[in-house]
Amino acid sequence: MGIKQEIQSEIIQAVETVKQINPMAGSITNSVTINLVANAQLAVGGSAAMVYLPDEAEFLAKTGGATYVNVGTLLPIYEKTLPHVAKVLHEAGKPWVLDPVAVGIGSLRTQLLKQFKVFKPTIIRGNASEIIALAGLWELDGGTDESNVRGVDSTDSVHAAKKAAIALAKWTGGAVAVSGETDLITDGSIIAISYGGSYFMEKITGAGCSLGGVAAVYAAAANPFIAALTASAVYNLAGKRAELKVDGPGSFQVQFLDELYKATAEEIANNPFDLEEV
Ligand SMILES: Nc1ncnc2c1ncn2[C@@H]1O[C@H](COP(=O)(O)OP(=O)(O)OP(=O)(O)O)[C@@H](O)[C@H]1O
Ligand SMILES: Cc1ncsc1CCO
Ligand SMILES: [Mg+2]
Repeated sequence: MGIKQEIQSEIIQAVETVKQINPMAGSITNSVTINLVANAQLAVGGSAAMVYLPDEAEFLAKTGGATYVNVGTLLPIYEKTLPHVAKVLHEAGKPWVLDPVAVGIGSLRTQLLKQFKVFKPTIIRGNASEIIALAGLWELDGGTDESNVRGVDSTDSVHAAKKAAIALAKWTGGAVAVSGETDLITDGSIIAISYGGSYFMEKITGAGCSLGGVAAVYAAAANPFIAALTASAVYNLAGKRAELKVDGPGSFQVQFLDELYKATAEEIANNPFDLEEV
């Protein structure tokens, strides 16, 4: 079997395992997109639970299959919850996904994202500007201090974040997923470029956040690279299919959840992707 076929069979296994075991992937996430994150996790076969408090996050981290951490809308309690849960996850060897939303804005966000470096998130998922800025904050290759982050949306191309993504993956020993018109997923030694999706994904909020939540669901059942690639593949497939059936962002979000739910393991594995050695 070639490397591509091997990866496709691991994607099939990840999708089927999730549907069988219904893994809990708890989230500490932002208040804008929290509902879409939970619904997307359920649509692919996972379980969702959203919490804010340190002891509740610790409980989910220890008992769940994986955890999703998103710094989108910080509140004072996150100063306690987030470093605590990251440490618990790291020490327990449990998979977790970090979404460094709007890295560079505000002192608490910067301080928290700096602290995560030593806790090595299993998957880092962000848009290109966020991945470049996080590599900068962690003083890794491909990062920059003069970040182009202006808010939650990307101003950089996915290709421009390649070096930063590789450096972050090498540092964590996990995977990094950069989202955009095409998605780049790497474990630091191999790169996958996943195709599909829809321009409507930029017209709803939370396509990226929910992609991170779904990556956490798959991380409960597969290695970080396969989990991140499977999540991108199902998003690209469902986005492409939903776009054909709708005429605006509101109906797109609804149809997108239906397509996430309907996609089969084989269809997800067959969604187009290319591979490159680093
Ligand atoms: N122009 C596009 N064409 C096709 N797919 C897209 C496009 N833009 C984004 N996507 C897809 O949308 C999903 C989310 O990526 P995006 O880069 O928009 O995340 P994000 O900026 O972090 O989103 P958010 O912060 O709103 O959650 C990914 O699956 C990505 O492939
Ligand atoms: C719009 C927005 N603002 C803070 S978090 C968030 C969701 C997309 O990242
Ligand atoms: Mg985002």
